Amino acid sequence: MKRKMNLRDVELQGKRVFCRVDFNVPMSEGEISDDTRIQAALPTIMYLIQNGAKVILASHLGRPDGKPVDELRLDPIAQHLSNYLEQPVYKTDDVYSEDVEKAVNELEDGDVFLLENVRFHPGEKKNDEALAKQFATLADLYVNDAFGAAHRAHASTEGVAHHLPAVSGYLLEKEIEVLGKALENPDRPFTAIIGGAKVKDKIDVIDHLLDRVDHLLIGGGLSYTFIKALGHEVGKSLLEEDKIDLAKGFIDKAKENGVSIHLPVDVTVADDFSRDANTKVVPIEEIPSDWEGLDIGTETVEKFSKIIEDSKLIIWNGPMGVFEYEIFENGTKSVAKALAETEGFTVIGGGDSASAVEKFNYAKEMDHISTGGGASLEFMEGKVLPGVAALNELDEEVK
Ligand SMILES: Nc1ncnc2c1ncn2[C@@H]1O[C@H](COP(=O)(O)OP(=O)(O)O)[C@@H](O)[C@H]1O
Ligand SMILES: O=C(OP(=O)(O)O)[C@H](O)COP(=O)(O)O
Repeated sequence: MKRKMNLRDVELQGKRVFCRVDFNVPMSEGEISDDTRIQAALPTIMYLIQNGAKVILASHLGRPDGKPVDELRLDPIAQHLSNYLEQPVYKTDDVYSEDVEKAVNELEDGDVFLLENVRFHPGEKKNDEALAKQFATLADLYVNDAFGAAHRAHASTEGVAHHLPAVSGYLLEKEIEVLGKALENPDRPFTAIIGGAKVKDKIDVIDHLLDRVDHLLIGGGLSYTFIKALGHEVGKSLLEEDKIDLAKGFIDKAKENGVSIHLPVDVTVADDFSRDANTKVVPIEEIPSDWEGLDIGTETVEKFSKIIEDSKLIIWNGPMGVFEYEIFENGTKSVAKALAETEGFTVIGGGDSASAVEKFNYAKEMDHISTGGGASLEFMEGKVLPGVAALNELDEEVK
């Protein structure tokens, strides 16, 4: 089998390197609230600096929809990175422009430059060929270390790789190695826990997981579409009306495949989406029409924890509730605790799940914390990630 080329396969001294990283970090009032993804990119960035490359970093932050949004500028990230690297991180306010070209041409070996949020440019998400070529003119080599965005075929994650020699960074390489090993021949029982709020992104993934896992635990905002599919009312909870039939189909498919789908049996509902809302735990059959479900309930926690304890391989993507607010953190915190205590191999995927594990001080107990939520799920489905597929292969056969 051929392998993807990595940083160690290429000459870096004096080269201009366009390095795509995933600095899509959680922000709160202009401050970085969790810098895991920045720290995870440091080995590659430092290796590039130490080997005399001129480093041009590119990342997205949030979903700005092809135009500049001041709150999503990367200036706080440049500052934060600069503190880690103990050297300046130069930055302009453009994704690509003559000024960017000029600034890049003035870089010395070992300098670091950060482009503006690439999603400010309408061509980024469209994987626009012209933008990909413009990115390529800035550099001699492309390094992809943005595992969290490797499932996106965008100009900076995929398109540019067709116009430059393209290799993986350390983070991308490590993620693929660890996740690949876990899935090649999964230890059983194999359990997947899915939650969070990106219902549209995650609901399709369930289909594929149903072909692989023994247990599927569903919590968080995602679960209400399933609860509705069972015929219960969900009040003001997050709901994807047009996915209800799909959810019904999944419940049937699970039965056919012998997979146990476990939905919440009770949920914490609130009369308001706020830190000081009134809350109560109710069975899923009794969600009041003007309340919304914002965490799994205590009985569900017990049920989920037992399954986690008995599993040999567990993957977790998406919090069980709005864990950012103390009154809705119990489900996520308890699932994190169960994962920390199980003897099974634990893989955490996703920005928010990873930051929850960090917040509740269980990070050290996990076997692998992936920096990609959607990316790790798609990888685990067996899908080819466009950001990985576009990288060059080494011309030698490896065992
Ligand atoms: N019941 C719920 N209703 C609304 N939002 C929820 C609910 N449960 C979890 N969330 C929110 O989901 C967000 C994380 O979702 P998502 O981005 O899909 O996860 P990840 O980043 O781990 O992939 C968190 O900010 C959390 O507050
Ligand atoms: O945060 C990310 O995805 P994740 O929440 O699935 O981990 C990545 O940076 C990709 O972002 P996107 O889902 O806006 O393309």
